[in-house]
Amino acid sequence: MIFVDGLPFSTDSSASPQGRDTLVALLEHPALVEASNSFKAIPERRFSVREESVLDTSPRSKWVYLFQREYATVDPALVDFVGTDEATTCIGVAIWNPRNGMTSVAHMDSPNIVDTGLSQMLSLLVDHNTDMELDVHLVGGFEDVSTNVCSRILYFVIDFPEHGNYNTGSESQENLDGYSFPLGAKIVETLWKRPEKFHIRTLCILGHNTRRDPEGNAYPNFNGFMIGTSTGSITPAIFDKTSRCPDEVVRRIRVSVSYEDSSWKGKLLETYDTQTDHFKIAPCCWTLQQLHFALSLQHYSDSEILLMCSTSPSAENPDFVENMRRQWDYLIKHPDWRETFPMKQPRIFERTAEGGWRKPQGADTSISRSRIQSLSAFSSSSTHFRKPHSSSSSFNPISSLRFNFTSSNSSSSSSSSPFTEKASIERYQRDHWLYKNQHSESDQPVPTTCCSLPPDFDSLRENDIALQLPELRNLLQVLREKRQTEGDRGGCGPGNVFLVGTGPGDPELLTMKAYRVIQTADLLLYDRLVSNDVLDLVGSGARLLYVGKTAGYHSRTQEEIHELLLSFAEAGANVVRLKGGDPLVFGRGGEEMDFLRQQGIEVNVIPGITAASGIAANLGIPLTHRGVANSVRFLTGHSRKGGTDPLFVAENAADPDSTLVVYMGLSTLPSLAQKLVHHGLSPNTPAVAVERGTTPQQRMVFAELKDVADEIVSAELVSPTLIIIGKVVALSPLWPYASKEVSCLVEAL
Ligand SMILES: O=C(O)CCc1c2[nH]c(c1CC(=O)O)Cc1[nH]c(c(CC(=O)O)c1CCC(=O)O)Cc1[nH]c(c(CC(=O)O)c1CCC(=O)O)Cc1[nH]c(c(CCC(=O)O)c1CC(=O)O)C2
Ligand SMILES: C[S@@+](CC[C@H](N)C(=O)[O-])C[C@H]1O[C@@H](n2cnc3c(N)ncnc32)[C@H](O)[C@@H]1O
Repeated sequence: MIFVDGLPFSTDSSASPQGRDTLVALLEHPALVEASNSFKAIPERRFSVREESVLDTSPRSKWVYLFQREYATVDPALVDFVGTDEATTCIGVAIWNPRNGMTSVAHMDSPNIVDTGLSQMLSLLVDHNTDMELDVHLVGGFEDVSTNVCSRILYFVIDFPEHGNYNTGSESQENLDGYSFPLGAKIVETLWKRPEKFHIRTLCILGHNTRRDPEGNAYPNFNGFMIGTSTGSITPAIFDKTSRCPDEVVRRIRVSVSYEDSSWKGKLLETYDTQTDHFKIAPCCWTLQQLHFALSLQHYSDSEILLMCSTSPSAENPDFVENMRRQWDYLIKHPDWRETFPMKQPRIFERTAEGGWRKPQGADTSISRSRIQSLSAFSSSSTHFRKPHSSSSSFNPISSLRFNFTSSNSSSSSSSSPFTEKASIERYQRDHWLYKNQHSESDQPVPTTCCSLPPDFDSLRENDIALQLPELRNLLQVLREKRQTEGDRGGCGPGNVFLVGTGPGDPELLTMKAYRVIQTADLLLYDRLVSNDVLDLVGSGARLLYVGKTAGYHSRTQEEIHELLLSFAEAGANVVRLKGGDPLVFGRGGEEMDFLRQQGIEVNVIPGITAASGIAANLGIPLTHRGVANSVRFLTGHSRKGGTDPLFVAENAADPDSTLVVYMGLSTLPSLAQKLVHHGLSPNTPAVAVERGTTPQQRMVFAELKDVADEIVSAELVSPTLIIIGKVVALSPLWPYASKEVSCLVEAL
């Protein structure tokens, strides 16, 4: 329900008017015209933490600043005012509860987020009392129709050839209206339909917030405001870098990437915790596509960036381009979002007495120095061992000990990965051929931020594939044409496929055969667990295509990998399929071999050192040892969908004279360990979990079987991790405690 000037508002058009009619009528309402004029007469306040500290002798005010798409509901006991700016085509919405001063502000940038966004704002404001009267202010969203040239760029929709043509979509109704009008209409329509009583106090949008130069170009009068929580009054405002509350660059990036993250669909971004007055920036993920944009857009001039990335280039703040560049720099330096949001946790900041923000004490999730031992003297590819100093020579129940081969004491999830992870700078640079022609049809990159409405991809996987498809088609075409010409001259058969194991990471563990094939290939399809160091050996003319998998995210399905291998082999290419470890150990190598042979393609398999062998050698663990372990068993922690539960094998595997090596076992280890103990394996059986084995980033945790799952969690080991369970583990010179039982066995031999 909408109220203006103390009275319920209605339009003449119908009992239930459309948002557009309501908005037009509201804009003409004399009380709101007057309110807009009064708002415009207030001098704009510039916010800066520096200014505050120098000029203000009164107690320091506390505020919350919001970026595009963010919202916050604040308690007047904790916060004096809330504000936003940079709302050119966006609209800043403030709702104030006069009974208790609770205030919510959002920076809305699309009609799609209005419905849920208003519910988010009201959830902490109205206390289930829908009869409540609330003050509403809308500021921003100038008459932007004159910016249609830029709108055309923004509405550029990538439609890959199989779905139709590249389409600029510029003639849509939204474009004719600009951005602000449909957004404003949606906001008033939603307010109208909701049961609460909304008193519109300020409506400084569209014509009321627009001035024109003699040529008729439109500019906003204001793009920011702040609302005081004690009075509910608003003031035009502009905020500088020092005053935008914590984590500016990450929050700006989050806005851009949220468009492609389905978890944010229809919602405002969670930013602030009302109860604790902490900034609590909910996590987001960025993809190779964002990195790609950053790397390509950074080379454009400032004026090109302004044109391409803004919906209203003539209306932006002077630091618009600088802000874009700061985001791109950050993405290029931190291509993996997990460094910014370890364990996908929010970033939390608390206020300091000086008006700044800091991470709460004790919030650092990295492991404390005392609990991780750094063994920098120990080279990852070496087989030279040093016995760690033992605190006691007598037999002790084993607790646990972790080793970190890197010099840093932080968890490896925040250090760069040695593998070809889904979105790494190494991967991007390597696969650049795939992405460089992405915009060849228009030569215009897709803008990603600031009031923009970028293309809406259904999932990261589709996103990745969409980026790859055009170039893959081109390459296939080139190969086919080449083959046709050669065929005309006497003909040649299909190409070969080499199924190559690259070992667990250390490039020195490659076989000579693998090394030779890698250096001479035309096209290489590589998995995630192929290390960057191995890929550095690939010949400069070769094309690389990532087809990796991680738990829950398969960049290509197995069937797609089969089809790719087949298509390129049929086109005459020598295709190399690179896999981590050995291709025939939990590598689906057998399936790929089978499929290709059935299609008449020859497959050469080049074995690799499997993770168990590479890692055991590195740690000095004999996988079998006379009198200690007379067999070794490789287990998977996961079975394929619909397969038998791998943990059923625990009954047979609980053999004290056998060594168990668990692949893909991180998430299911707690259950496996319990089952092994249940079936008779001693809870004190030595075990080790090794993350990123044989690479410079290797870390490991030694513990007894009963403790190893907990130790893995507190060390924050990430995939890939290999787990070795069995008495042989205690034979490692790195085993932290002398175990009499094992020593006796070895001596007796
Ligand atoms: O059917 C499925 O793939 C889903 C079940 C599933 C598996 N692992 C999983 C999951 C959960 C998930 O991916 O979300 C879970 C999974 N998939 C993967 C890993 C490895 C990791 O992230 O460290 C993990 C384990 C994560 C953890 O340690 O908890 C990735 C994976 N699975 C697999 C491969 C090898 C490949 O596909 O070429 C690869 C690596 C590919 C690469 O380097 O990019 C294959 C795989 N997935 C699986 C198995 C066991 C099959 C069996 O014996 O029944 C096997 C081995 C095989 O088929 O020969 C099953
Ligand atoms: C799908 S399997 C692939 C195994 C591979 N074909 C081999 O022979 O080593 C993936 C699992 O291998 C193990 N793994 C592979 N490389 C590893 C490494 N460098 N460090 C630790 N574990 C590794 C992990 O258990 C990971 O979850």
